[in-house]
Amino acid sequence: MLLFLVAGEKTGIDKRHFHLTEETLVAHPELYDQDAPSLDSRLAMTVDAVPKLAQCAAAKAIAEWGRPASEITHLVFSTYSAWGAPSADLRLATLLGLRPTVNRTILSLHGCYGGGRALGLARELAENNRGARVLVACAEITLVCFGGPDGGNLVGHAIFGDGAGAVIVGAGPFRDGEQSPIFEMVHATQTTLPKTEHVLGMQVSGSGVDFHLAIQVPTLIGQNVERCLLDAFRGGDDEDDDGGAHLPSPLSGNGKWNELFWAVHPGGRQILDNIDKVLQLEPEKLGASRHVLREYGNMSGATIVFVLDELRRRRSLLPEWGAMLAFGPGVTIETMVLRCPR
Ligand SMILES: CC(C)(COP(=O)(O)OP(=O)(O)OC[C@H]1O[C@@H](n2cnc3c(N)ncnc32)[C@H](O)[C@@H]1OP(=O)(O)O)[C@@H](O)C(=O)NCCC(=O)NCCSC(=O)CC(=O)O
Repeated sequence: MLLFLVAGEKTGIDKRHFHLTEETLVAHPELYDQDAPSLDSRLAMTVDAVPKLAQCAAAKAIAEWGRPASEITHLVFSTYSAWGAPSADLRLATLLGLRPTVNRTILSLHGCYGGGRALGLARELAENNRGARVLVACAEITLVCFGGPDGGNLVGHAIFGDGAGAVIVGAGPFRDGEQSPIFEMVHATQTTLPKTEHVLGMQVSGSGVDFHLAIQVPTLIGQNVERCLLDAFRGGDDEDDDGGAHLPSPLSGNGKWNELFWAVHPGGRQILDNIDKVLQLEPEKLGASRHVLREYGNMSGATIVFVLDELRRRRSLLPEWGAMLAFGPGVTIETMVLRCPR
């Protein structure tokens, strides 16, 4: 791994990690020549590297969970960086020694909301399959979209980084040796903002994946986030699927969102600033998101797992209830009501 340092006062990013090395660039000049076909060589590298990166994160999650990998019943793998069939989820299952009957699902090209959707899907699987233990893995390697400075997308190149995160999701009854639950996923919603398909996107071409980030992204997210949160908190209440716990009634205005803890995908510094502003959050409320952005950049779908992990470290300071937000192409907003069990 190459550790790449950038000055980050305005981006809010101090460092990012990349699989791409100087040696790879010397060996593959097509990676920075936008007129040269390069998709084959990009995929030849990521198809191998993405499952291996995910394996590192998943092996760590399984060790902390405390049960053998053979007890994983489902695998949900999210990535935009590796495509082929059989897909990267099979390679990951093989690397981890998961049993041949594990139920695998891959979420491909969901971009930055992939981690949020993978967690939501895992929750649905765990609640509907008694005894299920779902491994969620998210891994991204920007090598598929790397380009030279003449290729445009300078904002994307300034904020994206590589990384992988993994989580084990289950519903009771809990087993001997199993780590006690860290966060409860109480209710989740997915909202697509109408007529915003053009705003965020990834176009696959012979020269790799071209990220398109329109300048309106931070404004659109700021304008819609509170409505998504209100829907998610109301929905959780209506369906009474909170296992007997009572959701706080929908909160809004006058700084009331400060009663929650926050796991927000740090898509960019401006996005966090806009969320802070519209929800009138106290400065430290998005501290975990800003910390992850500073230390790793935007790792697309994997980032939200890092934010949850950072909140886990701050757990003793968290209030009982929280909210998770992730955004991506669509424009899609994943919202989840979280609870930190006492
Ligand atoms: C990149 C930034 C950190 C830069 O912040 P700064 O404070 O330095 O500057 P700024 O916002 O005033 O912008 C500086 C100059 O860049 C221009 N500029 C900003 N964003 C632009 C964009 N997306 N496309 C083209 N130009 C852009 C501005 O107009 C301005 O131009 P001029 O100087 O001419 O006035 C911030 O703009 C930011 O956080 N943007 C959000 C990035 C984003 O879209 N993230 C989502 C990633 S996608 C994701 O997370 C989901 C997914 O991929 O699925």
